[in-house]
Amino acid sequence: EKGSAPAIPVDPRFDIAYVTPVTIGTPPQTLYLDFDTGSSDLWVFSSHTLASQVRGQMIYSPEKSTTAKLLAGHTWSIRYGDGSGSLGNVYTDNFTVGGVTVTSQAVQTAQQVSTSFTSESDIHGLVGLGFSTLNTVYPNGQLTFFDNAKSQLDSPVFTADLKWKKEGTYDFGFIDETKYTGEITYLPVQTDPGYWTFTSSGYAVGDGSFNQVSISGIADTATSLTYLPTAVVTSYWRQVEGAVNSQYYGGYVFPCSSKLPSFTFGVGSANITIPGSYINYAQITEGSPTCFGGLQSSSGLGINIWGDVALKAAFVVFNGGNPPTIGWARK
Ligand SMILES: O=C([C@@H]1CCCNC1)N1CCCCC1
Repeated sequence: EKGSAPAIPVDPRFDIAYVTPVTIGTPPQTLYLDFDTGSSDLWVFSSHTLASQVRGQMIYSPEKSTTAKLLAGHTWSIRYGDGSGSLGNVYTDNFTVGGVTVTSQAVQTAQQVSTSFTSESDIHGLVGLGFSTLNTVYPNGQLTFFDNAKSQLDSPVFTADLKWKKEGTYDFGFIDETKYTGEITYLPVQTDPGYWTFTSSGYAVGDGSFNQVSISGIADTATSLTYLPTAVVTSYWRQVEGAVNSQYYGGYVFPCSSKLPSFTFGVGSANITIPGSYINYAQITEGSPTCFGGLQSSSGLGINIWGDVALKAAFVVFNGGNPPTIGWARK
């Protein structure tokens, strides 16, 4: 089997996140979910979510699905690195993405969600595509959609072709050669503790020389920006007149009129170039002449994160084979 589904930017002004339509249950209920390679819970807004915490999201109602089964005695609770979170109970039901169906997928129904989820009406939940070891369901951890689907896929892979301010795709079970140029460079993945962790071979700012330095980090499709070591990030923003690291705004801001340099990162002996335009993330407030950078320091996180600002510059293969690897290609 193989499948393909759109990755739709949540906001046409800036790529804060991408959502993908899925159907759950019988008859099928459609929700738009944020596919997240940085976590491993599949959770949805539901008929169980506190009414005060639902604001326009589509919901999954297990009581309206003839194939839904409560996973008795199981609960979940997740806290994301940005402080957001959700919790609830668990059903199994049919779950379909781009024509690939997993029967009896663990669908975690939210009873509570934090304010940042309530305020994002276009995101109806998350589909964790990290390693199942990260799943928070208690007392028995559940498998991700990808882990459940893997055996029925033509090839045990999924790919991300995210785009700048445009609709991209997630493909399951195959590699679409029309989506990239040149070769795919595969790197080893450290699967402990459960992220798609790989090591980049270095970086260059604009047309500058390449700095060979190992940068270990995770590929996270549900993190908007890219967070790298302070030394890397300061060398980038040093090239932008008027850029400052603002305590007030919590990161590098710069004059929106700036022409930003590109940022190139190494993947083995190859490399990926992020156009400067992708690093001009957004105005700090509507109409402001000050913009927020898409490349920020990871020093507060304790981990480097290659988020959407980097991923959308590449075609990325998440290979769930044995051993797992991650593939990068220019496009
Ligand atoms: O919570 C997250 C991210 C948040 C954004 C969505 N993806 C998961 N983690 C990844 C980085 C390390 C800490 C955990």
